[in-house]
Amino acid sequence: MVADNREKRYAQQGIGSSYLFRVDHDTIIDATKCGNLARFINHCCTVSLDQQWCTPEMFYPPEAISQKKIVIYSKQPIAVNEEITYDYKFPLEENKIPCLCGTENCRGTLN
Ligand SMILES: C[S@@+](CC[C@H](N)C(=O)[O-])C[C@H]1O[C@@H](n2cnc3c(N)ncnc32)[C@H](O)[C@@H]1O
Repeated sequence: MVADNREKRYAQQGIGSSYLFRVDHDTIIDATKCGNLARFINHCCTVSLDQQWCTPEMFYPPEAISQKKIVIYSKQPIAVNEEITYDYKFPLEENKIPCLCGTENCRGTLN
């Protein structure tokens, strides 16, 4: 799979963070080298944001649609300088990534 190969290549290049966002079974958006500020949102086991997968048909005319989009919205008002987070919902894997969210309900790992 293209995303698996890219993930390995990025790791070899020393890019320790993952900016690969799964949209659905067939689609992963790669924000490693470009994207907006949302790519810097960290994971937290107790979330302040929710994510919803939207089809572009909801926002754009047919001629402007070339790819699926990720929409992240807040469940509550966001204060100035407040860190926003969401639950990455990474699949369970053997190689665990320790979670540093520090919340009471922390699951201990991202995956
Ligand atoms: C989309 S990036 C988030 C932005 C990243 N922290 C940065 O500084 O560019 C996702 C990566 O951030 C790190 N990360 C995000 N949330 C984390 C958490 N709760 N605990 C540990 N690492 C986290 C992991 O390396 C993860 O692969």
